[in-house]
Amino acid sequence: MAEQREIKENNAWHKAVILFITVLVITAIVALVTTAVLQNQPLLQKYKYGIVLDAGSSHTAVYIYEWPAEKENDTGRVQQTHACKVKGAGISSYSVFPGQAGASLKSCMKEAESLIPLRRHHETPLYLGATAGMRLLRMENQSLSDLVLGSVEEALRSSPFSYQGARIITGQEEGAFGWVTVNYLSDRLKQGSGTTGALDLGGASTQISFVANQDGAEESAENAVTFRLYGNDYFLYTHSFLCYGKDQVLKLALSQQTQSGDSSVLDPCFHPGYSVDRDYSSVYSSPCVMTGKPLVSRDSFTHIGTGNASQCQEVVRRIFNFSGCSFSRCSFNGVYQPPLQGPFGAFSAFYFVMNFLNLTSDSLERSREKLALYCSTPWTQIKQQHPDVKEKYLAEYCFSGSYILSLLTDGYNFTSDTWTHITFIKKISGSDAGWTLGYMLNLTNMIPAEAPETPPLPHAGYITLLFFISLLLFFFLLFLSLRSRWPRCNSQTQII
Ligand SMILES: O=c1[nH]cnc2c1ncn2[C@@H]1O[C@H](COP(=O)(O)OP(=O)(O)O)[C@@H](O)[C@H]1O
Ligand SMILES: [Ca+2]
Repeated sequence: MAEQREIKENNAWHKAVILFITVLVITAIVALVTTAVLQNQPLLQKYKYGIVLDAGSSHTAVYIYEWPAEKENDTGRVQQTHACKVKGAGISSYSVFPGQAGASLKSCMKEAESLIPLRRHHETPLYLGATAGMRLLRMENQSLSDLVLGSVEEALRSSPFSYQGARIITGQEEGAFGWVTVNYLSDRLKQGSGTTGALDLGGASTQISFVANQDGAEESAENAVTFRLYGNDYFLYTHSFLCYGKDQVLKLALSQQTQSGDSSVLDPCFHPGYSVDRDYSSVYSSPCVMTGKPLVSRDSFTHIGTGNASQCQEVVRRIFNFSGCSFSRCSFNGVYQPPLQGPFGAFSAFYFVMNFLNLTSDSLERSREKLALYCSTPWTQIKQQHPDVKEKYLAEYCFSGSYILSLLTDGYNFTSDTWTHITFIKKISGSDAGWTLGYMLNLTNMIPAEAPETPPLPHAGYITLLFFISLLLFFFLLFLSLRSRWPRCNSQTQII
């Protein structure tokens, strides 16, 4: 009897110990998991926001970016969550009624207010950068350009966000920040691996930027930009060609073709059957067009398409000046350009046009053939095939495609071999390729000069480790509870 009581007491004691250890271990697991999860990733993800307005020559777009709070310095974490296209033309077109430029931004700014949580409004930086359209307006009339900027500034100041300024960015900034965006989004900066060059085609200017040999900086300092990002030095070649955006280039081409003063112009860069009356002022009012309107009493000419790709190539080539290079090598118009290096991402109108023409993955030769066929297609047929495409865009794709091929080959010196190094892109990991993201990252100091300290394990690593530790503890407990039964069975057998 005494023996049985002793066994019972032993069992009770055993159970109490097991229960105590179980509670202890479960509490430890819960505490461990909670701490790890909370430290590595807040359970309730808190985001911060930034807004950049891209006031381009053809239109303005409002980009909203977000990133997890307290993780600003981690590459590849800032991403675009929304883009709002402002209705109407670019802000430079408001030079007649400058006061209305600011009002045009209102609906997109209201959209931003509804998308960004209220408590973040006051701390959300808001920038506006204007590009080539405003550069041209400033060249024509500085006071009008100031009035337009003043109007957008007033509208943005009245928003609940943290307004950081509206300015005309330089062509160099536009090129360099486009390069930062592309390389940031493709995670190339933090990896310190090879970088991608950036090709941006707008309506009024075009930019080329790529990492080049440092010697180039001595040849042409105005084309050199240096960055120290995540502990790596980058020597960037960048150039922005004002007036070489596709809309201004069309004006240049038309000015050359209308010089004779004939009432109609036969244009090989437009489809056969295309015929439109155009005012001379639509061509000659731009500061990019240096020649004056032909001396005729008429105000307009008839623009007639003939759809001939090889003749179109000649028309387009005449826009470039290939003589007078005072450097070791030039692209065109006497602008220094070092040898092309590495892969390139071509975005904005490069993408819109090449994507429409279905030329994003063809060889240079095949692209020329396909474009020639497209240009020779009658205008009525083109309109029938694309009833939903804006007629202005549709009419100009043959011209724009021819210009792009000429700019990349005759202008920048891409060859049949290096053509394959170009990727036509719109977005990278959900964010638009363009200068805006790089601009914001730079102004908010979100890319540190030195590489940030990396934790010994990534978040996923901690979770995996915890999972295995928990699994181990679970089996340990299971083993203990099973073991607690074995001796009881044994002792009972012994008694019997
Ligand atoms: O869907 C499209 N198809 C063809 N061209 C487009 C499309 N969307 C925008 N574009 C063109 O892309 C260009 C964008 O230029 P942007 O307004 O950024 O000028 P900028 O960079 O020279 O200041 C304009 O020529 C515009 O017409
Ligand atoms: Ca642009």
